[in-house]
Amino acid sequence: MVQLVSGQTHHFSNRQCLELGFLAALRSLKTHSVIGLMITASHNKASDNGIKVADPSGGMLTPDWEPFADAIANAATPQHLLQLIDEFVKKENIPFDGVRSAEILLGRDTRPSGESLLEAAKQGINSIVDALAIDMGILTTPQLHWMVRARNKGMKATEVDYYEQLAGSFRCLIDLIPNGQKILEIDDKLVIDGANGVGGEKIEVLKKMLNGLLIEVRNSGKGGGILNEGVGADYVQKEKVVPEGFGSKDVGIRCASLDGDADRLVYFSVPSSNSNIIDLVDGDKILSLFAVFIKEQLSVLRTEGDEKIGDNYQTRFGVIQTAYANGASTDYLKQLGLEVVFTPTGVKYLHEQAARYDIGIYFEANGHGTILFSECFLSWLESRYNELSSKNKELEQHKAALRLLAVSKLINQAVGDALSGLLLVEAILQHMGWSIHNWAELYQDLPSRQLKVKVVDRTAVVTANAETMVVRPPGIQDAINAERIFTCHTAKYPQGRSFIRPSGTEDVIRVYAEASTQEAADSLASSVAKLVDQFLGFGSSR
Ligand SMILES: CC(=O)N[C@H]1[C@@H](OP(=O)(O)O)O[C@H](CO)[C@@H](O)[C@@H]1O
Ligand SMILES: [Mg+2]
Repeated sequence: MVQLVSGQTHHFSNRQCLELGFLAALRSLKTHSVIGLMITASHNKASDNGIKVADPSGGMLTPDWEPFADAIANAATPQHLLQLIDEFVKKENIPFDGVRSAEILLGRDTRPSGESLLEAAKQGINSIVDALAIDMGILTTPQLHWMVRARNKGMKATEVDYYEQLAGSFRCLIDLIPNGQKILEIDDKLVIDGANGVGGEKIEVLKKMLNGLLIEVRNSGKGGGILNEGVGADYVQKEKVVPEGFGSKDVGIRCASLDGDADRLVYFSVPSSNSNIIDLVDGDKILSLFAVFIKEQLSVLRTEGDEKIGDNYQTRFGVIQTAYANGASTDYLKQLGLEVVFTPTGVKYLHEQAARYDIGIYFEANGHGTILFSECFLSWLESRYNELSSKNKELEQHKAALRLLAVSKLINQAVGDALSGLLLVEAILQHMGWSIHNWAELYQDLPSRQLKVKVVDRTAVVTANAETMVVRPPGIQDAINAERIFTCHTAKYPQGRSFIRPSGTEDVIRVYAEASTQEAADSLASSVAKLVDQFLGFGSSR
């Protein structure tokens, strides 16, 4: 099956790209908007490839069109393909009136296969209607999504516009720092692992437009390193060890890793020169940092200054996580008084949920996430800001409103974006006067372990409650509970939590466990993995 939306297909053919070119052109005609096609396989091997479709909002392709995408990408013959397209055009009432033409922005990451796949997609676009395929060249995935959104909003939408918006709003946040607070570390340098992908070279461009940030990029892809091999956000988050190019020289320094198409971001520090183990600052902690900062600005905005200004807007503020979020992060966010909602794994679910709030922050533990602001809240904020500007620009409320407006421009409103996320992290650390260690100490992660189990048929596992429990096959959830909770009436794994789910991107069942010690988390994970094997493995009889 082809999974377009999450871009996880690992071996995409030119023919499939051509077909997705058709799809993008049809989607553009149907929505009367610009659509994006991004050739990338994200954090996967350099030899893999895939394609992501950006809808008019800059978000991912609407789920309604996924079955059509799957069907055409798997069409057996050209006749079958034409028949599928013909039926779909009729069903969706797609206009071929000659009045409007389709417009598709194309981008690709640095993979060797990207150029020919992009050409194939172009052919697909050009052959279906009088359509315009615009090749934007090598981009990060979030840059392409940002451009699609900006184009459809009638805003400036070139790559330079993207950098200018990020650099401008970053500068605004830095200029608003109270009493010029600075990070308390001896060395202010940030070292970035570019995963030997597109992110490194783009950061080099962005870096030139920034003041007050000392950045060194490693694994930029120029030094002959292989994309995502022993480097990048996925490797660092899963293995919790230093990536290639990092080591004892970096002890105590603030480091960050991007993934191969720069839509994931994690931070880390190297605690000791004697070991390659890192202190990981993952997506949950990025979410927590953003939440603390935004909560602070919202509460300043609500306090009354000398003068009572503006109406009282009830801001709906929520944070969205998945079952993979560390339990300690969820406890911390709840203690802050925030509304925490869980969705199944996959950013499309998190994004959809976050869009229900005035300010919705979502992050997967792996570092993919962003902050969404509702149009309604932003227009209230603009008018509040204008009102405060006309009274007294020195009021703290005025600054808080300006900070929130700057965040909404800095952070990518289309999809998770490592570059914009990184600038927001840096601005907030400077605002707080925090080092990476202060940030890491917001809460202590519970030790965790992830395992994969090969089974006969992973679709046999059906989950509920945002994947926290298994409803099929019968009996397995009871077995997991029995393992997790009690042995002879004593808690076997203090703070133990474990769940299983079928991966959407690999042919495995994933097992997650956390507990108060690493030994307990490891032991719980391996016991649950054994249960998975008993119930669903190749020797299973159930
Ligand atoms: C445990 C984990 O990291 N799962 C990842 C992975 O999905 P799986 O369905 O678990 O294979 O890839 C997805 C797409 O990148 C990402 O959204 C998700 O968080
Ligand atoms: Mg990615």
